Amino acid sequence: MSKKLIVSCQALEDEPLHSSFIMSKMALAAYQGGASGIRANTVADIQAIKKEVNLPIIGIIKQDYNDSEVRITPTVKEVQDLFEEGVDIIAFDATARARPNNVTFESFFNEVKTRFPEQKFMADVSTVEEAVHAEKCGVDIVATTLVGYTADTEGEEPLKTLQGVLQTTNLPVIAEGNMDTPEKAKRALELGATAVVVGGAITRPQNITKKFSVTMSEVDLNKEEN
Ligand SMILES: CC(=O)N[C@H](C=O)[C@@H](O)[C@H](O)[C@H](O)COP(=O)(O)O
Repeated sequence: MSKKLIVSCQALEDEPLHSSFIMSKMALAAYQGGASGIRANTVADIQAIKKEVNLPIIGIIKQDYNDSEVRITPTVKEVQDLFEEGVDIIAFDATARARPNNVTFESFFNEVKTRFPEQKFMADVSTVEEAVHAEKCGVDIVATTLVGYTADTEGEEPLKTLQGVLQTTNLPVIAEGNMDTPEKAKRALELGATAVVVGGAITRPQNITKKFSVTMSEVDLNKEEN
């Protein structure tokens, strides 16, 4: 079993599995399958997961604000809530995008670090430059979580960015975001990632089903063409 597999157990309000109970069972299934850490969203899900498994937790709170595209732990308020609940690592968006109230990542993180000096923090980035900046600001871990998930990085290859991040920072680097096959996860470790976070490919059955249905529909299309 790999000690480096972390499974992200998340289902937002508009997803079929939205439920803290279901996420706790997802975490249990991940544990039984060999995961050694869980990434989870919201205090309610984290509390339910803690009752089910005894694994380190990377906690986030996804919160939408009208004036910003940043939604993974965007403000000090969400950090405070996660800190009070208690998680091993708090992760947040560390992209160059402006946070709510036009706050920069740097000023957000300065406040966070001052208020919670003992807490470990993980920066979810979308580019090599953002990883370098996050390291300078003093985060503990960087992760490629947002590669391909921002307007500026759409279609970009996560393993390529991972390589760039590994070459330019001295921090532990977690490969996260579209690590959707065991082979990609293995490759990430071979390149030097400290751990790999897998989300939708394990815990979003609607995405898994779609992969089958899209690939299988190619047979129908081929028949129509012949
Ligand atoms: C972009 C964003 O909101 N990412 C979220 C971050 O917590 C989760 O929805 C992802 O599932 C997680 O990062 C794992 O990534 P993937 O599901 O691609 O394996």
